[in-house]
Formats: sequence, C-alpha cells, structure tokens
Amino acid sequence: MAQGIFISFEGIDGAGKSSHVDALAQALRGQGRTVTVTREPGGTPLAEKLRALALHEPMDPLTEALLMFAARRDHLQQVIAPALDRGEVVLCDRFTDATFAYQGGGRGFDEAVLAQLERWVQQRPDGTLRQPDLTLLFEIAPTVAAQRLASARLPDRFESQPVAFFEAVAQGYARRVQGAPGRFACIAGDQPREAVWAAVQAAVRGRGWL
Ligand SMILES: Nc1ncnc2c1ncn2[C@@H]1O[C@H](COP(=O)(O)OP(=O)(O)OP(=O)(O)O)[C@@H](O)[C@H]1O
Ligand SMILES: Cc1cn([C@H]2C[C@H](O)[C@@H](COP(=O)(O)O)O2)c(=O)[nH]c1=O
Repeated sequence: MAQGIFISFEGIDGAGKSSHVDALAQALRGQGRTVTVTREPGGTPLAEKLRALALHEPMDPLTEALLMFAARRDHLQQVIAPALDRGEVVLCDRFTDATFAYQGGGRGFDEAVLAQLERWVQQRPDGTLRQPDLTLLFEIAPTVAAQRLASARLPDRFESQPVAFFEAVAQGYARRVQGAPGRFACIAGDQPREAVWAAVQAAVRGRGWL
C-alpha cells in the first residue's frame, strides 16, 4: 500500500492556523480520504500529559526540548507512523519545526543538539528521516498575533512570552524554510480568514491532493 500524506501546520501562537486544520480534514474526507487530525505536543494519552507539563510547569530549555521530543516519539510510534503506513492522511497541528522555532529560536537552545534529537526520534527503519510531506507555515507579525490572542484565551507559558520571543521564534521558522524550501508553503496569516483558507487549499491542490 502507498504511504499516506503527512501535512503539518506551523506558525507563531495566534497566527490563525488551528481553525484551518479541521476545515482541511473535512475537505479531504469529502474526497474519500481517511484523515487523522492530531497535534503536538500531544496526540496520545502520554504525550497529552507531557503537553500539560510543557505548557504550564516551569522548566529549563533542555528539559523543555526533551519533553517535546519524548512526546513526539510516542506520538510518531502510536499514531502518525501507523496512519501513514495505512495510506491515510495525517494533519498535525505543529511538529518538529516548532521545536526548532520555539526551543531553538525562542529559547536559544543549541540547534545542533535539536538536530541530533530529531535524527534519533524521527529515523525510520530504512534510515531516512520522517518529515512532513508539506508544512503550511502561517506567517504574521508578532504584534498582530499578540493582539488576537489577548482577546482569545488565558495565556500558557509560551503565549505569555513578550513580542521579542515571537520575533526569535519567527526567525527560527525562517531558518527551517531556508533548510528545506520545497517542503513549505508560506501563507500570509494576516489576511481575512477566507483568503487564508483559499491559500491553504491552493497549497494542497498544488500538490495534487485536493
Ligand atoms: N484570519 C484571521 N483574522 C482575524 N482573526 C483570526 C484569523 N484567524 C484566526 N483568528 C483569531 O485569532 C485567534 C487565534 O487563532 P488560532 O487559535 O486559530 O491561532 P493558532 O495559530 O492556532 O494559535 P495557537 O497556535 O496559539 O493555537 C483566535 O481568536 C481566532 O479566532
Ligand atoms: C510542538 C511544539 C510546540 N511548542 C509550543 C508552541 C505553542 O506555544 C504550544 C502549543 O500550543 P498550541 O496552542 O497547540 O499551538 O507549544 C513548542 O514550544 N515546541 C514544540 O516542539
């Protein structure tokens, strides 16, 4: 059976990505595809426990990075890889680019160490690295994202960071795009919702998946 399709959604907090995950799932299901919608950190009972710790408990950058990869390993083993092996579509709200952006860019953690953890956690039996087939990166000015979040919900450990943190996170994302430009579709997140949704569909259609 052919491998499935792995699509991740990325961007700074408040970029507006989450509302489009379910919409894309519905559109793909409308075409007869089986779709798993999931998120990181999280996606399994264990990884959701690690998520609660990572988002709410104080910790140092190494602990934070290790928790993200521990959650990811369980999520990959239990949910993502089996679904892809069954030929399904996996839509994941954040994946490893978020670790490079938040722990690497935002916290200033050594990206060479993150790259080593990425290899350990995402290596497949054939030696290749598991990565999304497509990453939709929602780009927005940190000040605009902060205004959106201010009226949306109580902030967690990441959302309560200052604008300068999110500028560093955005730079972390930009480095990931530079490293693998063909994997990314960059979407202007500051447009009206309908225009953002049109851009999401165009990116997926461009790959022949919609
Ligand atoms: N295009 C848009 N224009 C204006 N407001 C938007 C737009 N898209 C989303 N929002 C609003 O911005 C807030 C954040 O949206 P959403 O939760 O989808 O962002 P997100 O990128 O998934 O953030 P997080 O990663 O923190 O969950 C919500 O209140 C949402 O209603
Ligand atoms: C995967 C991943 C996530 N984060 C951060 C980014 C967000 O602030 C939260 C998740 O919250 P969301 O509302 O579900 O987007 O976690 C991170 O710092 N590192 C990661 O690897």
